[in-house]
Amino acid sequence: PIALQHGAHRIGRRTDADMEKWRAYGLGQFIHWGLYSIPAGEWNGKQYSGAAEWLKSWKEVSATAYDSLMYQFNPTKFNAESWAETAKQMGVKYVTITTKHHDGFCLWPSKYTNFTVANSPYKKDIIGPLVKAYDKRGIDVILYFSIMDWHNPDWRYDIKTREDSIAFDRFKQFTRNQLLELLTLYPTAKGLWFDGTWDKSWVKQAAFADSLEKEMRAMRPGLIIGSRFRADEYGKRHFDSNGNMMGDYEQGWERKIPEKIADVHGNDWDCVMTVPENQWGYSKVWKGHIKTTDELLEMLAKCVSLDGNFVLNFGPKPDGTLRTEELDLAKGIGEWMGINSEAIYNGEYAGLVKQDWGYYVKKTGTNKIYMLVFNVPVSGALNVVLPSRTAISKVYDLGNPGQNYAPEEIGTSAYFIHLKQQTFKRPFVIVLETADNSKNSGAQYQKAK
Ligand SMILES: COc1ccc([C@@H]2N[C@@H](C)[C@@H](O)[C@H]2O)cc1
Repeated sequence: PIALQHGAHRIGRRTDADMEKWRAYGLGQFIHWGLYSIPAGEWNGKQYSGAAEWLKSWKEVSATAYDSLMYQFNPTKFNAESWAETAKQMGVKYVTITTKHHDGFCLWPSKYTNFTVANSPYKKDIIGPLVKAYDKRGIDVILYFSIMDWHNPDWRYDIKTREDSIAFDRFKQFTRNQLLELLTLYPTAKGLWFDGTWDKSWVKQAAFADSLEKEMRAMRPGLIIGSRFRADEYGKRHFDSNGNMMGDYEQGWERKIPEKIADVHGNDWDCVMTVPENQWGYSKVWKGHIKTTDELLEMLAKCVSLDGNFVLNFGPKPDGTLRTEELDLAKGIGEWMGINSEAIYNGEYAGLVKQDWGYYVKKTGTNKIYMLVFNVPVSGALNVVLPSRTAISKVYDLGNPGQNYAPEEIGTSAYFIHLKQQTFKRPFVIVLETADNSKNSGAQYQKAK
């Protein structure tokens, strides 16, 4: 391995209680809200082709005109309690909220810039009430922060001249000030979700970013910071020059999900996902495919079955209300979670051969394995292959505990679970309680005749 000063400072997963709690979340919510929510992807009557929260980067939009949106920010219907209640009903265990996106507008009254809610008609802090409302419901808060800041005149995409270097040094202090300010104002925040860290200017700041990360962790022991925050001294991001992940979990899964367990390299990770193809902030027009409740539930199941968390994005409207499509999804997911959340919370990779009917999730620290069924075979028989010398001691339908199954043994530690009915309206969960029968307690179920 290469000697690194600013690469990964830990090999393998964090094992402390804060991270174990993060690992167990299963389901999260992302909230993208800011000035971009007002134009919602439209400018001078024309639709921006990109993501609505990137509108300011459109050549048709002057920065001055965009920044004056601050004087229109007045979400009269904003109610942190109702957002948090929607999230509670949905069954999320953590929420990631944009404090400042790339446009530089701060949803908290930062004292390091005027470009904040304090100077909008709304005047009041948005982040504080949200943290309070979510904490009250036992939903942990992670603060999203974009390093790239299109409003700050000291931001640079790269550092080519002495002037760049002087300006960017000011920008680094501004960034440090804002991050320490957020950790001071919102001490219950469990982590920081960094974005806007790909440009050369920041990638060249390995030493600064490393010391800032250390300073934040010292200030807030247990703080959770992902792999996207900093680069190593050779400019490597997410994974350092020795291939070791930097930060506490992998942040590469944005709008994509790993296919197999080998893809996650034993790291913690979460997948952040949009409802439409690619819109994070509120957008008037949702192009392409809009994901359904069942699609999102299958993504959730797949993430948890591969040792990750699934974080669904909400883009609230400028008036502070949530859009109907998102409220409907929150309700649909919440109904399913109301019955099946036992298969999601504290779930981990079960280490079993993946079958076509769906996904296995193992309950951390137990011998309970959940079968999250999305595709019932025409045979009605769910194939289960366990490690040798593992017997099944009990099988039942999580949503209908009275419904037991007697698996048919069709081979060495291989079983068929014959479903009682052919059609299912919703994804469902079957619970397998396994026993290590290496003490040869004798197979519980008859061999196939
Ligand atoms: C260079 O491509 C992107 C794509 C999306 C992003 C941002 N990350 C997501 C979590 C959203 O905040 C999106 O604006 C940034 C850069």
